[in-house]
Amino acid sequence: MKVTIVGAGNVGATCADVISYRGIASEVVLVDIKEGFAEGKAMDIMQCATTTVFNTQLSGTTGDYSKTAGSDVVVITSGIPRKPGMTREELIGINAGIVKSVADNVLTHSPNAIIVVVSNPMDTMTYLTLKATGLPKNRVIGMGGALDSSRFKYFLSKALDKPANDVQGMVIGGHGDTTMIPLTRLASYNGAPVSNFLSQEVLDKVAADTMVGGATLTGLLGTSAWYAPGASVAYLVDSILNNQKRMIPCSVLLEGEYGQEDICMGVPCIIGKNGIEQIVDVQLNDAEKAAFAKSADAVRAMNADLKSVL
Ligand SMILES: NC(=O)c1ccc[n+]([C@@H]2O[C@H](COP(=O)([O-])OP(=O)(O)OC[C@H]3O[C@@H](n4cnc5c(N)ncnc54)[C@H](O)[C@@H]3O)[C@@H](O)[C@H]2O)c1
Ligand SMILES: O=C(O)C[C@H](O)C(=O)O
Repeated sequence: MKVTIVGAGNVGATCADVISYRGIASEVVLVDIKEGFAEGKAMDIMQCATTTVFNTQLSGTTGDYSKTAGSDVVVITSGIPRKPGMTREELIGINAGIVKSVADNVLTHSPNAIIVVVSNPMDTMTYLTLKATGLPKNRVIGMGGALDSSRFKYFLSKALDKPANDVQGMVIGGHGDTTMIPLTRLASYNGAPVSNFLSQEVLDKVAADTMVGGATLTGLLGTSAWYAPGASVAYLVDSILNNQKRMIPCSVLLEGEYGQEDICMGVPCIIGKNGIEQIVDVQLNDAEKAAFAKSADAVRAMNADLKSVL
């Protein structure tokens, strides 16, 4: 199985690294616009093959998309990240043009690929990719919910003082500081509701910390995060390539689901060899429905800025 990752920067290279050492794909091609950068990252990762022990073949190219031909999955991480104090939405002006041209290039050589969109503002970039390419909705998947959910479980595990892998939970809605919806009502510690162990005040703090999880890391690092983002993309790609049918919150075109039309937003999806195989209705309560509608209003307002690109 072949994966192309466009953008060999922090997230793209980390994703390539995780895909390789976990043996998720047999071949990974990194593409970047910066001369020699993708080639260098691919060589560096390949030189881990005998120490972390993997057989995935990695290569890099400066913009030669013919090398990506026949990819099963293409991950788009190309574009700029935010700096401290910025929102993801402020990246749209530069990233929209990059994402659109990259999507065109990859499809020319891999017409059957499933596209995973990572560049921010991710929900709007997913919508742009879907509209610009005309691909069916199952083949355009925005990655954000997997990452936000892993942060949610991290903060829950800290509050519970229990291992993160014993915690279940998900974040839906937009992938934005104010548009994410951590579903605390449905989160559990090995099946027992977390509200059995944590006060509402603590749960509210966990939700708030989750929503600004990316901004907090951007403040600490000076650029946005990459380890958990790269690993979250690899987790999603694994479910596609190995047909695992995991339920992962992903940004996908909604056509009436969750009360929304003509918008890409995070909802729980079954992810398998066909990409988005099913959208799962988790039966939101009235407050969660209201939060989802408000989140959709914000994402839709951002999508309106695509007029000049689409
Ligand atoms: N959806 C998510 O959960 C999530 C998580 C983390 C980061 N992101 C987003 O992912 C993007 C990348 O973040 P990063 O930290 O890896 O940034 P980065 O600057 O480290 O890497 C981006 C790379 O894209 C390359 N690039 C730019 N234009 C290109 C083009 N036309 N073709 C090929 N490559 C091109 C750059 O040269 C650079 O190497 C940002 O937009 C960031 O906001 C999203
Ligand atoms: O925070 C960012 O800008 C990058 C990414 O969306 C994240 O959540 O880490």
